[in-house]
Order: sequence, then C-alpha cells, then structure tokens
Amino acid sequence: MRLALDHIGHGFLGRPVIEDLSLSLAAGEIAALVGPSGSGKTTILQIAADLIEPLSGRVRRHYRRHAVVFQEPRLLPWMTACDNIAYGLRASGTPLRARREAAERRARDVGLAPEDLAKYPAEMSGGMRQRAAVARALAVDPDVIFFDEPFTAVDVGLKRSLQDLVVAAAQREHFAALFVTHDLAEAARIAHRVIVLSAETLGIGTEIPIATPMAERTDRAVFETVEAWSRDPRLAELFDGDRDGQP
Ligand SMILES: Nc1ncnc2c1ncn2[C@@H]1O[C@H](COP(=O)(O)OP(=O)(O)OP(=O)(O)O)[C@@H](O)[C@H]1O
Repeated sequence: MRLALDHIGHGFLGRPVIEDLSLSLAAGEIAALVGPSGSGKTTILQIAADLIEPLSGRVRRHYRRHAVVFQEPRLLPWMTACDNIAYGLRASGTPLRARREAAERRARDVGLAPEDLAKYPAEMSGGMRQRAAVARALAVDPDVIFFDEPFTAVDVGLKRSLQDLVVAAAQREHFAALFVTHDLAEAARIAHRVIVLSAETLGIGTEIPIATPMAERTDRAVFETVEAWSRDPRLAELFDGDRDGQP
C-alpha cells in the first residue's frame, strides 16, 4: 500500500466538505476519483498530496517521492521546456548533464520532439504544455502521481493520446496514481478502480473495480462501461439533473 487516508474530515469556513473519509492506493494502481461538482475531489487530492492539512484524520504515505499534474500545466514561463521538465531534478541536486538526459528521455516518453525542448511555454501549444507538465512529473521517478483533472482543457484526440501515455507510463514504471476527473469515459479508460464521492454523505458513495485489461479498453468497451454505470443505482448521484459528471 502506497498511500492511505484514514478518517479524513475537512471543510472551509465552517462548512464541512468531507467527513470520515478513508481510502487507500496500492502500488501500481490507478484510482479515478469522481463525484458531483463540489463533492470534494480536489480537496481530497490536495490532502493526499500534502498541499493542505486535513482538519481531522491522518494520511499515511509509504513512498519516497510524488508528483502532481494540475489542470493547467503550471510551467515556469521564463524556462525552456527542457528546464521545466528537469525542474524537480534541479531541486534534488541532480547534475546538469543527468538533468538534460532525463528531460530528453521524458520528452520522448510524452511525444515531444527534440526541437520542442528549446521552446518556451509561450511558444508551445496547449497540448505541448500539458505533455511537458506530465514529463516534468515523470522526470522525478515518482512512486505516486496525483492528477487533478489534467486533460479537461484539451481536445478529444489529444486527450486520448495523453490518457494512453499515462496508462503506458504507469504500466512501465509502476507508479500509483490518484486521478481526479469529471469525465466518466476517462475513468473507464484509465483506472483500475473508480472511487465515487457522494455530495450527500460527504464521503465515498461507492467504489467500482474495473477488471477489463487496459489493452482491451477500446472505444466500444469504454462506452459500454459508462452506459452500464448510467443504469447503476450506486452512481445515480453522478447522473442526476444538471450535475457534473453527466456523460
Ligand atoms: N479554499 C477554499 N475556500 C473556501 N471553500 C473552498 C475552498 N476550496 C474548496 N472549497 C469548497 O469546498 C467544496 C469542495 O471543493 P472541491 O474543489 O474539492 O470540489 P470538487 O469536487 O473538486 O469540485 P469540482 O468538480 O467543481 O472541481 C466546494 O463547495 C468548494 O467551493
């Protein structure tokens, strides 16, 4: 087990958002965290990633390093793609040459061309910037990656290629991932398990394992999974009215 949240409670301005929530993440596991808008997905991810302290409960981390990929790439505008990708390695004292090599390798992993490494964020497309953000996360060889709706703002074709890239990297490198998403098709495509939050109970409504091997998650299989979920009463909150998460 890489990560465990035990009996977490949190809220803002006196208003509770999460109550007595427990979840764990196994080594190599990709867990998608879905739920209605405002149910606390980002709050849980931030608690898990040590970006905010929960008001109650505790977090157990059994790993050396983690990385976070946000919805916006958050690249430093005054650095080239190469330096952005290698940023975490500089902080850990890796020598220049090794940083360059790691950045080049990670750029290849995410489908950036060698000439892209010299570009500044302003010279890159949105998709290239998000690829660089994923490469920056991979560059530190993390045991766990926290993804907070990383592909929401990219177009459909690119989204597929970024999802495939995350699945391939996780299979190759065995990092665990907690992946917040609004998109149930995304969860059905990339996750071993879907954790569904409930805005009504302020906790986990249900957890759904997905046994289908990643290689068999064709468009049709993903569509059928989401279609089955739409008829599953445990997921009714996600498909209610005009809440987020509607397919
Ligand atoms: N810094 C903050 N100050 C005050 N309220 C906050 C803060 N951060 C989050 N909230 C509130 O906490 C609740 C949960 O927010 P959170 O962003 O975790 O939900 P979410 O499920 O990720 O939502 P969405 O799907 O819309 O991104 C929301 O009602 C939000 O307005």
